[in-house]
Amino acid sequence: MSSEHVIEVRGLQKSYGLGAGAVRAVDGIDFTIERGEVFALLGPNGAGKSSTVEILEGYHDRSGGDVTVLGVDPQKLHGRGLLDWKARIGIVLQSNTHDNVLTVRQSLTQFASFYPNPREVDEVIAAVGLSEKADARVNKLSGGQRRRVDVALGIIGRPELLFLDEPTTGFDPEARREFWGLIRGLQAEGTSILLTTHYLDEAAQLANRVGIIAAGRLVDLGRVGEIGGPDARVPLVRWREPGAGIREQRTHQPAALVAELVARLGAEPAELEVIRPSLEDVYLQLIKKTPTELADEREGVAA
Ligand SMILES: Nc1ncnc2c1ncn2[C@@H]1O[C@H](COP(=O)(O)OP(=O)(O)OP(=O)(O)O)[C@@H](O)[C@H]1O
Repeated sequence: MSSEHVIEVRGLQKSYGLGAGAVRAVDGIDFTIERGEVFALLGPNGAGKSSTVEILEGYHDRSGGDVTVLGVDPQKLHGRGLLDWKARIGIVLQSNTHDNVLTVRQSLTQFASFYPNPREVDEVIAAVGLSEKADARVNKLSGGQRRRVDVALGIIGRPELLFLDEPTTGFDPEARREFWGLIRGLQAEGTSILLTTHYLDEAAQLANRVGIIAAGRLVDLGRVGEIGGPDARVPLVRWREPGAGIREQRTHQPAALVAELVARLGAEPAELEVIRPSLEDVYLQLIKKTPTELADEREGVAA
């Protein structure tokens, strides 16, 4: 087992229920996460992301395969060993209930007391952009502000390994960008991060590598710029052809095609675009979904 891997997953399986009605949520997936890496686990609703992550967090037992997290199998931990291991990880769950009557500062101070080497409470409050709300009760905050409290609680213990399950759901665009800055700062300090998100731009911004799962199986795994293989990334040139409407052509040499168009048309091609497929485009090809279906999925998650 390599000490450079904070997470190792081999042949992981998770089924819910028994017999004919059993749901095979995770069906034999393999991946590793290196120390200091941000790894994004992507996939449509019901793909098995949360089931996988919750096994790694020690919340569920698996049905098959091998798992180590910070060098140990979470399923085999108990007592002092379990507490020591938990103190080294930070968790931001998909939905935390916030009938919390404490203030933001009180919640974080209480949480900080559970860890041997916590971060400074006011620094964390500032890092998640809640300084003005530090003395407000958590149950009086907006949805997006409460999500920031979740993130603050996840990082207060100075975790070596941070699990972020759809962390920016409900964030406004500016807050999402601030959050990305926070995550980059944590990575620069050496924190390893497992992120799940339905925002493909977020994964592209933050992750070193991504794993895409669908129906409990790994569809692809690799660096953000390489996922889907070279054929998935062929640029598309689009322009308006006089008398023929919108035309488009995929080519590895977009500059040459544009030069040819300019020469042929004798002018700047109207509405010219050179589009490089984004991680979202590649993801959609891999899991064969339309952008509308993906947008519906995001709304469902945000609801
Ligand atoms: N406690 C449970 N009991 C029965 N089935 C479950 C349970 N939890 C999850 N499942 C099923 O397992 C499959 C995978 O669910 P999971 O929550 O892991 O997906 P996900 O990729 O995290 O989805 P989402 O993007 O919607 O959060 C789904 O078919 C789901 O219905």
